[in-house]
Amino acid sequence: MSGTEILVEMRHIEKFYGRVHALRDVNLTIRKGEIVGLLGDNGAGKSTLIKVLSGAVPYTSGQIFIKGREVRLRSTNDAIASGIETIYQDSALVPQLSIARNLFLGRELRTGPRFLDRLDQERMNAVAADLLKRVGISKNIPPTTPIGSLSGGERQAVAIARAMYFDSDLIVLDEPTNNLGVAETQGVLRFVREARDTGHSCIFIAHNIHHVFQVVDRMVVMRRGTVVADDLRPATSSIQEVENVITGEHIAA
Ligand SMILES: Nc1ncnc2c1ncn2[C@@H]1O[C@H](COP(=O)(O)OP(=O)(O)OP(=O)(O)O)[C@@H](O)[C@H]1O
Repeated sequence: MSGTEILVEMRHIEKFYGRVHALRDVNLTIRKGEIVGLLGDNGAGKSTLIKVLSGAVPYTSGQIFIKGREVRLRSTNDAIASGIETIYQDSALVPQLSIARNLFLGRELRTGPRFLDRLDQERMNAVAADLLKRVGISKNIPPTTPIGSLSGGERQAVAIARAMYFDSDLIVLDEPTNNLGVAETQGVLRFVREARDTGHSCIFIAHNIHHVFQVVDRMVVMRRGTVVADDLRPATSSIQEVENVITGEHIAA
């Protein structure tokens, strides 16, 4: 369940790409253990917003607070150090490397004395096997399997498992169900719930509003660079109502 403790707070965020005003006075709060769906038409500013939050794109002005402390996110490493892990559509995994190596990419476990150390392949494989079991894709898939032979949904699962293992507070997903089949989509939505149930917060962009409704606690809608609604909930709003907010038809009505 979503608590009341505030994890991330973005205040008055502005972003210009040259003369394009992509984010206009964006305010967004994400609580601990909350799944937030980010919705909006093409060009509304969703990708820019999550890129700002993941340190991939610099913001022009505004403030970001994490657990009450102001942070300046200048790179994805800054964001990771602040507990924000982003999973992009391509999952940023290396197809030739095994599941285990991908899980520990850039943060490999090592063994042996300093200077003579080597990768602790055995321990990485054991941790990976355990994580695969936890996210439910362990069936006949050993941790030594190259990522390249997994399906799109399974790759998303590995990326989410990585964020869970490194205990990121916030998992940012860029269209996690894009290009996935029905069963795979259900799998990814299950991982998102599992991440939430183990205390992580998630924010994700999804174009398919039906997927969003199945999993989110709250929906935030952007239009032309601004947040136009930030407290729509599947329990109290219909899909039609949310669609009207996305297109702006609720204003005309
Ligand atoms: N690198 C860039 N340089 C210049 N303008 C950009 C850049 N990236 C995005 N924009 C512009 O910023 C605005 C917001 O784009 P953004 O990609 O954040 O929207 P979006 O809601 O994610 O859209 P989509 O659903 O189509 O991905 C758009 O007008 C877009 O053309």
